[in-house]
Amino acid sequence: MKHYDVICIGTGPAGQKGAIQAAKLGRTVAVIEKNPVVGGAQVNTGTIPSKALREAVITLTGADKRNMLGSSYRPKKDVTIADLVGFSQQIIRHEWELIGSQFERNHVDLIWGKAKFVGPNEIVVAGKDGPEHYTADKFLVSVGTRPARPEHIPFNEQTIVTSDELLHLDHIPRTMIVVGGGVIGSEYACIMATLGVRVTLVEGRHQVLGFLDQEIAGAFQYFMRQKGITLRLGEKVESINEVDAENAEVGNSFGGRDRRPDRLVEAKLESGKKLRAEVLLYSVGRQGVCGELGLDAVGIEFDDRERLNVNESYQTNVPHVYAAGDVIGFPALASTSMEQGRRAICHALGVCDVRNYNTELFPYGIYAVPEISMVGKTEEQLTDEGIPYETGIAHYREIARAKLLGDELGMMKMLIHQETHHILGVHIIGAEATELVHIGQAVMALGGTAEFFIDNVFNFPTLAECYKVAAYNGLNKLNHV
Ligand SMILES: Cc1cc2nc3c(=O)[nH]c(=O)nc-3n(C[C@H](O)[C@H](O)[C@H](O)COP(=O)(O)OP(=O)(O)OC[C@H]3O[C@@H](n4cnc5c(N)ncnc54)[C@H](O)[C@@H]3O)c2cc1C
Ligand SMILES: NC(=O)c1ccc[n+]([C@@H]2O[C@H](COP(=O)([O-])OP(=O)(O)OC[C@H]3O[C@@H](n4cnc5c(N)ncnc54)[C@H](O)[C@@H]3O)[C@@H](O)[C@H]2O)c1
Repeated sequence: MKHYDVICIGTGPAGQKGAIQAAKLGRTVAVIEKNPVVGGAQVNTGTIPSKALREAVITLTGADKRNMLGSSYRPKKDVTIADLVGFSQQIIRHEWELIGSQFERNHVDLIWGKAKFVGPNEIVVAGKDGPEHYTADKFLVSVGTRPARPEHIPFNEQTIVTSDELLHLDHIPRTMIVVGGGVIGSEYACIMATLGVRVTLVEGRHQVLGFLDQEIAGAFQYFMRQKGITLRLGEKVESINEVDAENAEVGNSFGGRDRRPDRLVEAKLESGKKLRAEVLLYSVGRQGVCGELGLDAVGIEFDDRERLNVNESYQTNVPHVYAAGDVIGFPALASTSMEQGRRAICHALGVCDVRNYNTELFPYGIYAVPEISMVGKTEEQLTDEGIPYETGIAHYREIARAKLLGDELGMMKMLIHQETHHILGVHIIGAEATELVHIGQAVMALGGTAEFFIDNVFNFPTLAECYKVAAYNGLNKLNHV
């Protein structure tokens, strides 16, 4: 039976970075993967495929250039599912190769098969050549999550799907219902609407992306409606079924002729409304997979959503077994998962000088159309906490670079402490928001004030100019000028 210093279970971002970190510290390390490919949700079903689809849709439809080139601008007339899949597959293959070569270069053993604990320091891996046993001193459980699939929803992989199967549709539907206005539902609703699909989004709360600053969320909902998305807010889906539809030839949004499918999906809402569409995306959260890991053999408990509790060093209640990534819950992002995996392994291997990081400065990046990003507090949080602030606003229409990029609707809002002028939050909706936010994050992490943006020269023309404009705007308000 082979023994390792460290075994990481799962090759998503948490497992990848944990394994490489262990190897960099000179330890023997294996990483186990049950799927036939590496990368987890990050590469195969989540982050990368959805972002690749977004880029392909925006590029092929010319959606980002219409402000400059006219509303009829369309670089490719008939965008097909093959165009979109081809683009995504190219990026995904590149990621597989990259991760594989990183493991190889760092002498990380990649073992294929489903891992299960059979003892505190022993796992069995069910691979294609039968079960193999391995032991290790330390374990990192980085098995991720899967989409929630309640029993009463008749998922069929074709018309009633989760985000995993959406990527395998064999055609672009004309109509789509999205259940859940969280990050997944909002991103895909925007991507599909940009493609010309008529989307209805149903969200149980009265706002999509409830964690956003209200002003940004309001602007986002306005943009979604402008895109033709019907928002059914404060509405819950009661049941979902396939129903017969009348056959008919109908025009599609690209000027071609399509045959309407024989069956449609019908979602009944608690309010009595009935919605019908060709495809329904069910995106109301994700669910852990710990039930399959044999954790009772180690004495580790998991919660009712099959997620693990860990301490601030990512240790479970059994100290030599660590957990990181989506399996430990919030914030469940690729960005945070990779850093958690690395930190868990540093602690496991006694590298205790990894400095604490500021969880309050995690940025959020929503790759909707338009992009949204935030770091720090929202106006609502600051008000609740009694922290006095002023807002500094920059509208993209005042920024030369935004004009060059064809985005005149975006905005940045900077929240500035009324007395100290420290930056308390940055909220952006518009082109490159997910990149731009990191300037604000850096200034906040280093304790900077709004004056930083006034006192330093930025490249011109850049979107970074938003920071200057927002700082002037906020400080002028504070100085009554
Ligand atoms: C549609 C979508 C879009 C997203 N977009 C973003 C984004 O833009 N930005 C962002 O930061 N995050 C995004 N996320 C979230 C991100 O994908 C996850 O947070 C991240 O992948 C979690 O990493 P992980 O390592 O914890 O798990 P995962 O990536 O889920 O990987 C877990 C791996 O463990 C393997 N595994 C499970 N059980 C076993 C077992 N018993 N034996 C062996 N292997 C096992 C799985 O096969 C899988 O490969 C998105 C998610 C989705 C679904
Ligand atoms: N850009 C990114 O960072 C990114 C992108 C996609 C996904 N993710 C991650 O993936 C995870 C899962 O995302 P998600 O969007 O599936 O989950 P979520 O929990 O973020 O959102 C689910 C939404 O569905 C709503 N809902 C629940 N039941 C409902 C019902 N019956 N009818 C109508 N609405 C209902 C909830 O109110 C909630 O707003 C998140 O943790 C997120 O961090 C991140």
